[in-house]
Amino acid sequence: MLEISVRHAFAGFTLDADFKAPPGLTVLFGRSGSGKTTIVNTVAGLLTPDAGRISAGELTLLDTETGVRLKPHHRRLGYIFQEGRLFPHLTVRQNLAYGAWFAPRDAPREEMSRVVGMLGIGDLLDRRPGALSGGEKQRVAIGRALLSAPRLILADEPLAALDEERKAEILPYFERLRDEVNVPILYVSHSASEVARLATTVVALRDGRVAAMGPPGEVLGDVGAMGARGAASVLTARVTRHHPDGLSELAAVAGPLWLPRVAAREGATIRVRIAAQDVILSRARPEGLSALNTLVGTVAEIRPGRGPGTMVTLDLGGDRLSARITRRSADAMGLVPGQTCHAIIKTVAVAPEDVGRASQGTAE
Ligand SMILES: Nc1ncnc2c1ncn2[C@@H]1O[C@H](COP(=O)(O)OP(=O)(O)OP(=O)(O)O)[C@@H](O)[C@H]1O
Repeated sequence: MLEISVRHAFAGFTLDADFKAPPGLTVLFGRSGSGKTTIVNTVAGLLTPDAGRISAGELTLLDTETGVRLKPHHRRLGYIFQEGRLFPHLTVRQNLAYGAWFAPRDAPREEMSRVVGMLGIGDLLDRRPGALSGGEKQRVAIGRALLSAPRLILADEPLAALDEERKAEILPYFERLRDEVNVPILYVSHSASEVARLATTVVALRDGRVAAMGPPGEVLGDVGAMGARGAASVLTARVTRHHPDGLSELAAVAGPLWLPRVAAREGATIRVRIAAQDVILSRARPEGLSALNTLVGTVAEIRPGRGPGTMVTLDLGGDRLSARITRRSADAMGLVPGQTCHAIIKTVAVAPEDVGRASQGTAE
């Protein structure tokens, strides 16, 4: 468990954040200037906050009250930055070995061959970074961080410099890191899709404070933390079949779900992020619609916004799905909690980056 409690004032900005990150991948999520990097810098030991305490498991990294302030290189952290920051004059193999070189002898170590296999970089070992794509560089950077036997991995916007295609290439490796390696990860991002796909826990920051914290399904659905436009739901579903017309059929708790072909094998459990503004509601079972997905549930909550919109959350047999509709529609439909209601989701509204593998423990 990573426990962070820090207070720090810059001219015009105050950070005042407390949170506990359970094992897995914790995303620090927020707009530019919300304080994400400042928190990461305090964990890394690059910034000593005015006051605070940071501990990773049994070890106290910082405690301003008792004067504990572990030096950055004694913290045993693995870093993954926006740009890979590999050594250009070393081969991939040497870059990886550099990570392992600094690992303390008595620290639990990952096998080089296992890491190379997990990241699919076996064919790249003799190349230098100049001969790698952006995505390949990032895979090597993940490997180097992992081989340094870190107590904690810090990933600061590791996908921000990549185009959509490269992002899609790297995301599955972070999923594997989350599920197959027993090292907690603190991951900075301002992308809701990355949160939905990767996070075990989300800490949403706003103006230097924790606006919401919890599993991604809860935090992404929190209008206060996300804003009405950004609110979304995360459904868990199993891939039942890939169809020849380019669609994948999934089984969600509430029924079948059709998506553009997802990159997961049949039988795999995945997470799907569905933006609240892509969901339409109907009290009667709709017929003759072009949308393929109609899920039935009961109205759990109706939260009018300050403007013309209302957030309606349905309970779909345990999963929660939010729809952002107008207050006028909600009134015209006579929606009240407990009522049966149908949710319609356009298949093509779900983009590939919104679909990811479910972490172990949330499967089934
Ligand atoms: N050394 C510094 N001196 C003064 N102000 C600073 C310093 N470092 C950061 N700040 C201010 O603190 C606030 C938070 O910055 P921080 O970099 O933590 O945000 P962020 O959420 O990581 O943003 P981004 O996504 O753009 O990296 C900003 O208003 C920034 O200008």
